[in-house]
This record gives sequence, C-alpha cells and structure tokens, in this order.
Amino acid sequence: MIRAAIIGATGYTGAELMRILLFHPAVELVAITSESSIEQRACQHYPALSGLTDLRFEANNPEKLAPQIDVAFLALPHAEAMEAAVDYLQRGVRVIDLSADFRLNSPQLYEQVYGRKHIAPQLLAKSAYGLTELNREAVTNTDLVANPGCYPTCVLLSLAPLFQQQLAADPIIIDAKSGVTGAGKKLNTRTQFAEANEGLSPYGVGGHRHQPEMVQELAKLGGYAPEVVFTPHLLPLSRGMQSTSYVPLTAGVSRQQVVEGYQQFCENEPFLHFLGEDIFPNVRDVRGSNNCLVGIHVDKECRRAIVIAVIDNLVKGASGAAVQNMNLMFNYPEEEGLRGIFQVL
Ligand SMILES: NC(=O)C1=CN([C@@H]2O[C@H](COP(=O)(O)OP(=O)(O)OC[C@H]3O[C@@H](n4cnc5c(N)ncnc54)[C@H](OP(=O)(O)O)[C@@H]3O)[C@@H](O)[C@H]2O)C=CC1
Ligand SMILES: CC(=O)N[C@@H](CCC(=O)OP(=O)(O)O)C(=O)O
Repeated sequence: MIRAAIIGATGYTGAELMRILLFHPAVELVAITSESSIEQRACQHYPALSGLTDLRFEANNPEKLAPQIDVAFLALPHAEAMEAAVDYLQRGVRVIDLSADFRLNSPQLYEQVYGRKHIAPQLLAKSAYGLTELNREAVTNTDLVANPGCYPTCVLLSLAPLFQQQLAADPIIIDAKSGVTGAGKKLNTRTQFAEANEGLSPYGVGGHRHQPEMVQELAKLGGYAPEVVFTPHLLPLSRGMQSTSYVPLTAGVSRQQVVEGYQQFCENEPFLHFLGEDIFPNVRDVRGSNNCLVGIHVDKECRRAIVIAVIDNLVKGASGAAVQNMNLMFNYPEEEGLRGIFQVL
C-alpha cells in the first residue's frame, strides 16, 4: 500500500484528491492537513465524503508526518508549496506538487512570472514535469513531480501531435475557458455567484502566467519556442475547461499526416481520446473523469488546424493527473483508481 498525505486538503484540488484516493485500491490516506480547520472532520467540510473517512484535518508537521507516509500531495497555493516540498523531500518522502513552484525550469523566469524568489532553485532541474503522457520515464524515476497547470495540460496534450512531428508553425492563438473551481476556494470577487453566473469574462489578457509554461513545454516537443497568444476566460460552471487553438501548419503538410498524427498519439493512451476530424467535445463529456477529448478541423488548403480539447480542470487538470503520476512513481498501473466516467449527459 502507498501511504499518502494531502497537504492543504480543505481546498478544491485537495477535496478532489480525497475523492480519488479514498477509492484507490492501493492507497492508504494517512493524513489531511489544514491551517484553518485543525481537528475538524473531512466530512464537516465536504459532506459528500460522509461514511468514507473519519480523518480529521491536522497541522502540516513534516517531522511528525514524514515517518508515516510515502508520498505527500501538495495542494497549496504557489509560493507556499516550495517550502513544504523541501521539508518532505529532505525527510525521504516523495512529493507531488500541484502548484506552479517547480514547473518552470529557470529560477529567473519563476521570479518574473510569480513575483517571488525561488527558495530551492537547485530542485527546478531535478523535478519532473508531470504531464504523464509526455514524460513517463522522468515521472517514474523522480522524487519530485511538478504537476502541470490545468490550461497547459489541456493545450499541451492537444497540440503535442503537431509539435512532436514538426507540423506546427507559429504564431499560435489559444482561446481557453475554465469553470470557477480553477480559481480555488479562497474568496475572490470574480468567482462570486453574481459576478460569474450568466457571464463569460476574459482575464489575464496578454499576460497570463500559464503562457510561459506552455511555451517552455512546446519548445521541448517541437524544438523551437513558438510565439503563443493565450487568452483565458471564466465560464459560469463549477468545473470543466476547453481550449481552442488556431495553429498554422508548416508548408507541405497533408490532411492525412495531421489526422494520422492524432490517431497514433492517442491510440494507446488510456485517458486521451481523439474524436476525429470535425467532431468536437463538450466540457460536459469529461466532468469528473481523467479524460482529455480532442477534435480537429483542418482547412481546405491545409494551412491551418483548429484544435479543440476539453478536460475537467480538477481531475486531468490537477488531482487526477497527480494520482496518475503517483501510480507511475510507485509502479502501479497508470489507470489505477482513475478508471471510468462519471456521467454521459
Ligand atoms: N483549482 C484548479 O483547477 C487547479 C489548481 N492548481 C493548483 O493547485 C494548488 C491548490 O489549488 P486549489 O485547491 O484550487 O486551491 P484552494 O485555494 O482551493 O486551496 C488551497 C489550500 O491551501 C491551504 N493553504 C495553506 N496555506 C495557505 C495560504 N497561505 N493561503 C491560502 N491557502 C493556504 C488552504 O487550506 P487551509 O487554509 O485550511 O490551510 C487551502 O484550502 C494551487 O497551487 C493551484 O494553483 C493546479 C491545477 C488546477
Ligand atoms: C479560473 C482560474 O482562475 N484558473 C486559474 C488556473 C488554475 C490552474 O490550473 O493552475 P495553477 O496550478 O497554475 O494555478 C488561473 O487562471 O490562474
């Protein structure tokens, strides 16, 4: 059994980790931590968990918890997670960090994007970027996974077939939308009911922090750093995310090459599904599941592809991907605890 703790378990990704891990056949959830809710039971915060666990929130105390666990999931805000990562790693506990603290390879870029000096820059080179499908070997062999952001997950999985085969030119225009849980549980004006309901609002226009993360990872796939214009929007849904990417194709590329590229990329992937040419997914199709669904349109002259992808931001975009990575790190089947869909309509 893998003994696990969730650090920052009162938040949305922490709750989603509880939902998944409590049903995982190879995991014993040993501890859940919180600073604000010590001694409260998990089901007081999330009544849906009633009957599934008697765990109570406790303080994050690495000295006490480390001997009891094999892995710590960090579901903390950016800049809060790096200290916890260092604390657990130096006590021999493997870490899966859901925040952005170990995603960017350069400490200078981290400081520029997140406005904080990195306290453990030496770990940036050692962490594995946890987009499982693209990085299995590194994830399997690391003690520190940097779980990707939800927008980068949706975009990178849907553009990887084009970049891996050098079929994509730039600039790439990405229009993306997320449900409000993407912003976390903390109070925030733009996610309050009256602000978000019946609305669709752009934010981070021209400067969202996920743009450099996307460029960094696309460059690893395609061999060049593409120009990416990324605009996210907030949708009045609790969960779900869609990205629409407009990608210029390199000269001479055929429709068949593009379509076969997607078919081959998704063929043996348990969570990636290519719907085909001109068949497009709805965010509803992945609600509660670890799937990423992709559809494409290629224009008549094969000059541009429009790639549309959906994920559940809390599952494939965060907690489901984290568990997929844990499975690899501990030599379990990648789909363990993550199989199945939760709704069809
Ligand atoms: N929501 C999403 O869709 C995704 C989120 N992520 C990332 O995962 C991490 C967790 O996100 P999410 O669960 O949405 O966040 P939430 O805001 O919902 O939860 C964060 C939790 O961290 C704890 N915490 C500890 N220290 C602090 C602090 N100084 N300020 C605020 N909270 C603190 C809080 O618990 P308490 O106060 O009880 O200690 C809180 O419950 C973040 O880094 C986020 O960017 C990544 C991909 C997708
Ligand atoms: C709706 C919303 O606000 N979403 C968040 C993204 C959440 C996420 O995936 O990513 P991180 O792990 O990088 O926080 C945002 O745009 O900042």
